Amino acid sequence: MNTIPVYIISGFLGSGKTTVLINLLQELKRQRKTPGIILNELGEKNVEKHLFTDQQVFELLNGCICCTIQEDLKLTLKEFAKEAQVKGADVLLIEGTGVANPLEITEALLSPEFFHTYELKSIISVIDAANFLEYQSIFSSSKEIRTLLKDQVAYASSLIVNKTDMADEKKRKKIESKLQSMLKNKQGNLYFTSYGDVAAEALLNTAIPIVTLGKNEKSCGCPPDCDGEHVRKHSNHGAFQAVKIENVPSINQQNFKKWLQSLPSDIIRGKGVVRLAETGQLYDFQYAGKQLNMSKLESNDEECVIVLIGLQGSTDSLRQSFESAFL
Ligand SMILES: Nc1nc2c(ncn2[C@@H]2O[C@H](COP(=O)(O)OP(=O)(O)OP(=O)(O)O)[C@@H](O)[C@H]2O)c(=O)[nH]1
Repeated sequence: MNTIPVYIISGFLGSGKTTVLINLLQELKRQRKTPGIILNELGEKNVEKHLFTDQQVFELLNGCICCTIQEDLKLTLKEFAKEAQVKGADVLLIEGTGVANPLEITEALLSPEFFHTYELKSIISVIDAANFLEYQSIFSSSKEIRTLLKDQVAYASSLIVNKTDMADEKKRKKIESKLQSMLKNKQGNLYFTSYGDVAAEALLNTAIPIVTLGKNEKSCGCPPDCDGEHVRKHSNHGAFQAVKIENVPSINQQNFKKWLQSLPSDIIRGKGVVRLAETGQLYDFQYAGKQLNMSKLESNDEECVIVLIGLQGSTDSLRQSFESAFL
């Protein structure tokens, strides 16, 4: 059996990973490929399923690939390999949560049991140009999050600096020099984009070697006998939490926007499905970098649900705040 090429799409919360993923899918379809996707969400429900209607989607919910559900990722990879034989899927895209460390996804893929099944082609990391520098200072006191932000850049084979429509020339230059100093793979490509509009063909075809580790090293840089526990303990995001609000009543768009923008600044991301009181219709909403985007859904029978992602602790009062604003 031929190995299945795998692309990992990494990047912080709301940077544009799904947007890039959708562009890649279009290109793969144009190339008459049959892609499969593994989507990982922090919450217990994937509120973006409607974005992928005709793909084989495997979901990993309620945790981040790189720690709590690493074993589940391995099971999913096995399942995907079986399905791929039946349905002919010939490429796999893995989108981690915004707080996933790409190194640890890589580690699962490179484990001996998958050596003959998968071929890791590339780690594509997406950077949010509008907020990247701000996140460095918002999270400057958290070593875990600084490490996460650094690793998402450092191990990329392609780096997409997205949301350039929201960053002026001066900011872009600043980001570029910061990124150059962080990149371990100096041959990696750097793209500046808006809405992930990068030449997907180049992204898929450019055979950039991913940063390879020494033969006797684990991805954490330790000798082979390391069990990686210290990475799981401190490399990421115990600090992040997803809060789900269910049974959301019909909502007025302006009030909803005001409420989202009034939330503490460490609530980095919101997404879900709401019904607007103005039209009675269902909308997908995406809240990232203090911006709210809504798009009408075809279907009219999705469950209305809001998922908010932010630092632990700051999320405790969210339901209460929601209730006093809308119930
Ligand atoms: N202004 C602007 N908005 C963008 C751009 N790219 C994506 N967005 C919007 O930003 C929001 C988040 O984009 P996603 O692609 O869902 O981001 P993500 O990285 O998958 O987010 P997570 O689910 O948190 O991991 C959506 O509303 C997008 O439409 C861009 O280049 N410019």
